Amino acid sequence: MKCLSNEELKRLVEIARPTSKSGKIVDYIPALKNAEQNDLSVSIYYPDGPFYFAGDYLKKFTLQSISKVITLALVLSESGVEAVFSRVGMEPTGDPFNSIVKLESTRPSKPLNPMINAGALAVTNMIKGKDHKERWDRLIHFVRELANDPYISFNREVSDSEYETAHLNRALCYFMKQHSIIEGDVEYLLDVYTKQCAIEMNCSHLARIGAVFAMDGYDFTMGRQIVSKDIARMCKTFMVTCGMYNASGEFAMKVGIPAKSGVSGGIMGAVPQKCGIGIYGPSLDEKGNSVSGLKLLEMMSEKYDWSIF
Ligand SMILES: NC(=O)CC[C@H](N)C(=O)O
Repeated sequence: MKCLSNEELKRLVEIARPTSKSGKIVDYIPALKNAEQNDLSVSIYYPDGPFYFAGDYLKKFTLQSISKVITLALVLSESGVEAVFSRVGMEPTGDPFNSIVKLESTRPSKPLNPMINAGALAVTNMIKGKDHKERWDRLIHFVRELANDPYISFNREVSDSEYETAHLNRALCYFMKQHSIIEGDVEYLLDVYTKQCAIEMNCSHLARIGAVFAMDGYDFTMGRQIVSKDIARMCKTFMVTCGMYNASGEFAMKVGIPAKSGVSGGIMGAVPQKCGIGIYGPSLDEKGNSVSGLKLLEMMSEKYDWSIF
């Protein structure tokens, strides 16, 4: 925990904040367009210590792709490793997160990994439940457990906005349905997926969830194992190899921690056996990662010696 204090964190946030000028707010999901370009907040949670925070750390944002790690943990717990990896691969990709190209060229046809949209849609399709409502209930219940907050919910405006415009995700789904990677009604799947992406929380919630993964699935606050050690390990591995999309290699070099980003500008970090990190900075680089969030993580990782490599 060396040198870590709220004052220090605040200083790092103010150094990183100006970098947000070089990025762009996501606009393909209309409801996300109005985010504040210069927002930057962070929360760090050490299970055996206090929360550290800087910036407007209680401001809520939607998880977007960060939710993919959570759904993966749930589905691995419910259905087991074999069932999941018979439909989704384990390899990183150099293509953008919403790319369709590898779906056709990979043989047998299956999404490369669960952190790209195709893979995440296939994983969401595997959540257990008699219908899409029950699947959603299971997922949000699991998120509430991880965040230790029974009031976590989703932002209806954001989920509706994505649902109405998710033509590319629809195309991915129909392609996968043709190839028997997914089953059932595509519209119901998109209903659950867009709600999952619109789950709303603040940096401290996200830091808490990151800490559960960092501590091998164990929730220190409540004294219980939420995710098995093995599943927490698999999730962290995907976060390292695919968590920052096709910038995961550079991120491993510069920061070196398991992390997952989303196009809302959120980043969840899990520093093994140390802490969980939640960041929000909505200005994105061309690969869809928070510009100022990346800068902040780079500085923190160096200062606090977080790289796992
Ligand atoms: N990279 C992301 O955060 C993408 C999530 C977004 N909801 C989508 O499916 O396009």
